[in-house]
Amino acid sequence: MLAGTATGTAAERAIAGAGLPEKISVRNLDFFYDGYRALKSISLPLYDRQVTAFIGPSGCGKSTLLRILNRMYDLYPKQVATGEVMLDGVNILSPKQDLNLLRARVGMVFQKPTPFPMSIYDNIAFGVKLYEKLSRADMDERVEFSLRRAALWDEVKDKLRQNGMSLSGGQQQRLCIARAIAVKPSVLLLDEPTSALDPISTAKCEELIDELRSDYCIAIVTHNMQQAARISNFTAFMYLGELIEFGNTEEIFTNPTKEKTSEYITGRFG
Ligand SMILES: Nc1ncnc2c1ncn2[C@@H]1O[C@H](COP(=O)(O)OP(=O)(O)OP(=O)(O)O)[C@@H](O)[C@H]1O
Repeated sequence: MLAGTATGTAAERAIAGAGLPEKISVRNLDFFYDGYRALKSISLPLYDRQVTAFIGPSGCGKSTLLRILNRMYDLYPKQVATGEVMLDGVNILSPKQDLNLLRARVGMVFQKPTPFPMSIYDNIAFGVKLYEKLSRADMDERVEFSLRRAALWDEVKDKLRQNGMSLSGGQQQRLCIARAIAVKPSVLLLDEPTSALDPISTAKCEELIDELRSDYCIAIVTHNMQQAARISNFTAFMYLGELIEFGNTEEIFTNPTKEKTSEYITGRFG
């Protein structure tokens, strides 16, 4: 079953934000690349067990925002975030934040599938070993759990010792999702996860995201507006580093309140 049909239409899925638990609350967030202000006073919620899509033209700051949510930018000098990003009520921008712990709680999957050059089994076990000391049997169980959750188990259960790089692009991307899931995160960040995939792999990946929404807070950057409409409950439209409009996906796509959003979703620019 494809994402659009798995849980009904976006309208049926849509839930008014009020009352939903906020997993992440972004407040007055600014971001600077060596002095260049790439994000301007962004405030928005990411609700638990919902999919939020970030859309907007190239360079508007979607990936920058996503990468702040697990402090990926910390790897680079001269990149600075100000404001607050509250995860379960704690500001993850605080210098006291343990980054390894944060990245276990907030998993990330990139545009290009990035399996490690090791076996399918070890691709999953590698990350788990950084955080937990599991017995062989428990690790086997975790590997199976993660691969099942990523809808890949049936395709790889007989070749777990085969190199992860030998899988197809779509399978590699699901392996990366399994790898993220294996360390038991509560948030999944997906940066254009299907843009390098063929239509069938894309449909499988969308179906997977649809299934994962029941357990995780998911944020996805996508250039594909049909995809945003198909799989997200909430949509954030960004333009030139600003959040122009945030709301229920159905409303953003059928009845946006801002002229700029309307122009973008109807393809008048971008
Ligand atoms: N490493 C960097 N150094 C300096 N500026 C950067 C860097 N990465 C991104 N930027 C700038 O920050 C702004 C936002 O970029 P970002 O990659 O977040 O946009 P995006 O909306 O994800 O774009 P795309 O859809 O093309 O991936 C752009 O003006 C970009 O040029």
